[in-house]
Amino acid sequence: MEHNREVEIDGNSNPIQISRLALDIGGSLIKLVFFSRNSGDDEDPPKDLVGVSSGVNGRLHFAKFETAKINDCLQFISANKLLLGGGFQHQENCTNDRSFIKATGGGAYKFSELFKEKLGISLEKEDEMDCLVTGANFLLKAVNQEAFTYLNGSKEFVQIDHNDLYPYLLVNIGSGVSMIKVDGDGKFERVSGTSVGGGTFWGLGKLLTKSQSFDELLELSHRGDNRAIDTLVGDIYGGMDYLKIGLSSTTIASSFGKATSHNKQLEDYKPEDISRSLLRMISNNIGQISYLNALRFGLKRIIFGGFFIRSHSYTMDTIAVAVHFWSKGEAKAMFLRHEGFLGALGAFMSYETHSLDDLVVNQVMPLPVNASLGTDTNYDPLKGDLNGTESIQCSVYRA
Ligand SMILES: Nc1ncnc2c1ncn2[C@@H]1O[C@H](COP(=O)(O)OP(=O)(O)OP(=O)(O)O)[C@@H](O)[C@H]1O
Ligand SMILES: CC(C)(CO)[C@@H](O)C(=O)NCCC(=O)O
Repeated sequence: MEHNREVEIDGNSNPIQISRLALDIGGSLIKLVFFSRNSGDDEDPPKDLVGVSSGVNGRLHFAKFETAKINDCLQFISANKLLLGGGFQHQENCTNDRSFIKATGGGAYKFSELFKEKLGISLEKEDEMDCLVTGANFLLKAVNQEAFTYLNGSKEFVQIDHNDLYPYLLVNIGSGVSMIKVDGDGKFERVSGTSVGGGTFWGLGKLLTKSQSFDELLELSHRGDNRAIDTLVGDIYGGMDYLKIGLSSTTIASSFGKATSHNKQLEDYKPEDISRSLLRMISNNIGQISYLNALRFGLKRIIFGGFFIRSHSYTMDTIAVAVHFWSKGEAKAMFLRHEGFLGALGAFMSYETHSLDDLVVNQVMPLPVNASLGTDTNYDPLKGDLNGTESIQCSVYRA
């Protein structure tokens, strides 16, 4: 199992101090965020940070598991002693077990008893939408090189002006899709949603292509050609554009339209073409609904999160093109490096409002990983698919 390893920091096997673990237990995936403290290098806070005294340096770690394999997740938590540690204490040997951990997502309700039974821990439930917004705001404000645009195959990081962040539309593409108008910290409204989301792509794709994993299905789409199965405007117009209404001959007129052909069966289509067509159909649809909701509220920025995206270039390109096309260039699609961890980060941050309100997370910088969770040490944020095996350096300050 990919993530089922013991945590090592900086490539050595010294035990690490884990403080704070938070979970987002979704319909498809469980996301974990936890903080490990670097040994012995507390530091003074920066001068411009008022009202805080000492700081704790450490790393935020990210991991994910399929919800269907929740036992792997429970095993990971116990093997890595993630329930030890009681906040950001300064004592060297902090061994007081937590009696609860913060959790969000539907699974925080569904699996509450399982966590109690297997790990002896209660899940303190945090609202999913609240957590998504808190997580997104945190990433946008605190993490360098977090948000980027994607057009014509090239990524461009966006410098976020803290005074000009709101309002924006947050579109979280998980199993289903939530669209949230964000007006500030804790100020938001879920304005729409659609059940045609990541679960639809994976579910239909599995049935139609016999793929055994989401990654396999995504990989298939790289090699596919959707024109084999989609009906294009040109197929209907004898190779011509229909420019009067702004449609070129290569625009998809009807997703999966060619599959209506009487003399073809499922076996006559290549799995890679089906996967590509499906990915395009779902990404396009989400892009279009997002744009319509942005239009409803006059929002110019649409920020996409959720594990459906997986930093996959074709997915991002399709969504960005859809937003650009429908808004005639007025609205911009943005993506996040930690796309899949918004809810888990929000749950993680929610500790502050209860037991740890004297703590401020600050100075978060993306750094290449040092062997944490067996990750790639050559991580390149420009290319990266942050796949739940990364960590970022951060400091936490005590008031
Ligand atoms: N390894 C994977 N296994 C299954 N699905 C994956 C995987 N990687 C990416 N996905 C995609 O990510 C989606 C789940 O995304 P995410 O984890 O953000 O949502 P969730 O929290 O599980 O769902 P919801 O919020 O609707 O309960 C899946 O539906 C699938 O499209
Ligand atoms: C039900 C949730 C919020 C669970 O995460 C998500 O899957 C979702 O937003 N689904 C879309 C439901 C709808 O608005 O039609």
